[in-house]
Amino acid sequence: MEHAPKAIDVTNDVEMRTFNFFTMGIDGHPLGLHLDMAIPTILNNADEEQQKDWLPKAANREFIATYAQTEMGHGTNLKKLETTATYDPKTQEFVLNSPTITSTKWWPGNLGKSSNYAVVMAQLYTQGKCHGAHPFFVQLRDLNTHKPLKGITVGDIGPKFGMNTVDNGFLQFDHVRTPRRSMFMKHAKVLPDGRYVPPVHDKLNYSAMVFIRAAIVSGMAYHLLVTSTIAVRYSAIRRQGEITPGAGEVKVLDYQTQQHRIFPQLARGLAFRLSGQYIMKLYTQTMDDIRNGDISAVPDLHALSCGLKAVTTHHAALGLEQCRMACGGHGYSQASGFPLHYSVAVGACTYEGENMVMLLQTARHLMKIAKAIRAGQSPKSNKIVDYLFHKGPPKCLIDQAYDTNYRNVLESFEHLARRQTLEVYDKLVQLQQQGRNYEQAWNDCAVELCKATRAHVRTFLARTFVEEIDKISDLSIKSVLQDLLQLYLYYEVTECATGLLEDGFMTGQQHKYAKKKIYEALEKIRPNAVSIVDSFDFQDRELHSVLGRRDGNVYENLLKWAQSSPLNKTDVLPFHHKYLGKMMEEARQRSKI
Ligand SMILES: CCCCCCCCCCCCCCCCCCCCCCCC(=O)SCCNC(=O)CCNC(=O)[C@H](O)C(C)(C)COP(=O)(O)OP(=O)(O)OC[C@H]1O[C@@H](n2cnc3c(N)ncnc32)[C@H](O)[C@@H]1OP(=O)(O)O
Ligand SMILES: Cc1cc2nc3c(=O)[nH]c(=O)nc-3n(C[C@H](O)[C@H](O)[C@H](O)COP(=O)(O)OP(=O)(O)OC[C@H]3O[C@@H](n4cnc5c(N)ncnc54)[C@H](O)[C@@H]3O)c2cc1C
Repeated sequence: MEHAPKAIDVTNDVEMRTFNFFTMGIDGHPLGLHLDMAIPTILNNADEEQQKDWLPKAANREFIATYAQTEMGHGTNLKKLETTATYDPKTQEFVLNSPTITSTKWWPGNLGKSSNYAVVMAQLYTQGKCHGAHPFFVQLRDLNTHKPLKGITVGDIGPKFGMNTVDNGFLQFDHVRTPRRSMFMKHAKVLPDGRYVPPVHDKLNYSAMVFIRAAIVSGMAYHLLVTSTIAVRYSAIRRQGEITPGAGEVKVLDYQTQQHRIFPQLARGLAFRLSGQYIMKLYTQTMDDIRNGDISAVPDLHALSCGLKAVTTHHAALGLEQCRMACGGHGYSQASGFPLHYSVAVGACTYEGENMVMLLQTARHLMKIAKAIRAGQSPKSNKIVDYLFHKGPPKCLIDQAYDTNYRNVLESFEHLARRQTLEVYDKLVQLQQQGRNYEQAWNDCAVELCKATRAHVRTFLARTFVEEIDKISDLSIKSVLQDLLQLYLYYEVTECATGLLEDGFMTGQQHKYAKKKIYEALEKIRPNAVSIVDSFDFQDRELHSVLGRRDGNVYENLLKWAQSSPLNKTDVLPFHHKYLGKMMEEARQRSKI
């Protein structure tokens, strides 16, 4: 195939623009989905002619588009989306329709009031046959009046757990006609006479989701590093209690429990950023390969992006909560910034593929590998999964005198992932031999399948962290980052200790050794903690936090922040005399009787 024109390389640009998504308007802005999903969809699913027409206008913001896939009744199971796009060869148009209440598009960001276009995922019907969900580029509102077009009902879905500056919306189509060429035609096509031309891979239309899943990994790094910055800075000024009686109150950051709560989030933030860069490169490379007709990396990209998305969002949600709790009462104030950061970050556990479903997608990939291993096949030189084919050491070696580049720790993670993967595969086979069908057996193994994915993703995150730190040449930076790497690795050992101890691979003594290495790392990180978070150079405006101010003037600014509350505009609020004052007066009168 002739070398396809290289699309505008917007990945870095888009990654940084999505970064702005987090920094400019932390809980989102009207162009969020336009930048993060509509443009990637045009880039990867529009044919050349469509790109020539849509991409410059999209990049120039001549319209705002969202990505309208999820419906009130279905978000995960795309096969059951109900919105239909039925081809009419007489007029060479598709007729978009929302046949049921549950087919109402529901959740798309910026759909409610901002967008005037949408990428709409609909079940494609032509010549009486359904060909599954396909993307269509549909105008929703008049470009001048911004009023919904004929047959379109659209609005905001109302207040949410967070991200309330994003107008997530609902959308219904009442037999809305759209030109044939509004169907994205890079992969699948419908010819003027209605004939359907299938894509080379039936999931290429899902590439925008893959992009966001890949981007979310760095997004979670961002959230963890932001909230660790707030927690470290506040803990470095907050004095509470004494360690040595009479020696004066200490900075709470000097408590080992405080370090054990915050520093692992810092370490995970770095680990996620490094893997986030890896997966984004893999995404970009895979999209380029697809443009050149090579779809071989699509399954690997899907499996890794699903697993990383599920694991990093879950750990980020837990980590942000740890940072909040580490800041006591002021951590519970909106002034801390934690409610805002947390409510935005945890949405990612759900959107772009609910985490359980994503873990199971990666598990599908792992089961294929397990089958190949059990069939005696050799690895296919794929660095992400080859370790599963290898036989590692029979026993854990993490407490050996020298562990060059943490090889022994990595082999422990590999051992657990290998054992978990093969054991659940064997159980799947056994259940089917006992008469269960594949789907039932799969469901009966689902929890263990998710554990296999988590163990596999942990191995990937750890190996990437080790490899990237090893590349650093500046020894002063390297030594600080190695302290965080040490903390990360041994913290992860303790996090998966059950699995390592379960088969006797690791001993209780080695578990104690891992804990010792954690406490050692905490001590080494403590003196550099503030400099580490300062080095991220987050602006106060993006931290949205009085506690995390770079100047450390928390208390004065906390009072100023409180005094600026509308409630404090007057000393006595109208409601007092109307309700409380009246109530107390009446009570006093009654007590005189
Ligand atoms: C120092 C300081 C630095 C700080 C860091 C700096 C950071 C800088 C960058 C920051 C960037 C941050 C940006 C973050 C982004 C934020 C944007 C947020 C905006 C909100 C967006 C939310 C939008 C949405 O939610 S869109 C809707 C999302 N919906 C979903 O995800 C639906 C989930 N369901 C599915 O995907 C499918 O239904 C699935 C996969 C569950 C099942 O697929 P299917 O229905 O086809 O059935 P199966 O039979 O299971 O699959 C068949 C087969 O296909 C394979 N497959 C499935 N999907 C894919 C795919 N996408 N690609 C490839 N292959 C796929 C699957 O593996 C099966 O294959 P088998 O071989 O049969 O196993
Ligand atoms: C903040 C936010 C922004 C969003 N933005 C967009 C957007 O811009 N565009 C868009 O199209 N959508 C968007 N969504 C929708 C989002 O993609 C869906 O909510 C998500 O895909 C989950 O689908 P669902 O809500 O229907 O949950 P369901 O799929 O109904 O899942 C509900 C529960 O059932 C479990 N479950 C479902 N299926 C399985 C299974 N096969 N195996 C095991 N467990 C299962 C899930 O794990 C989950 O716990 C957004 C959602 C949020 C929260």
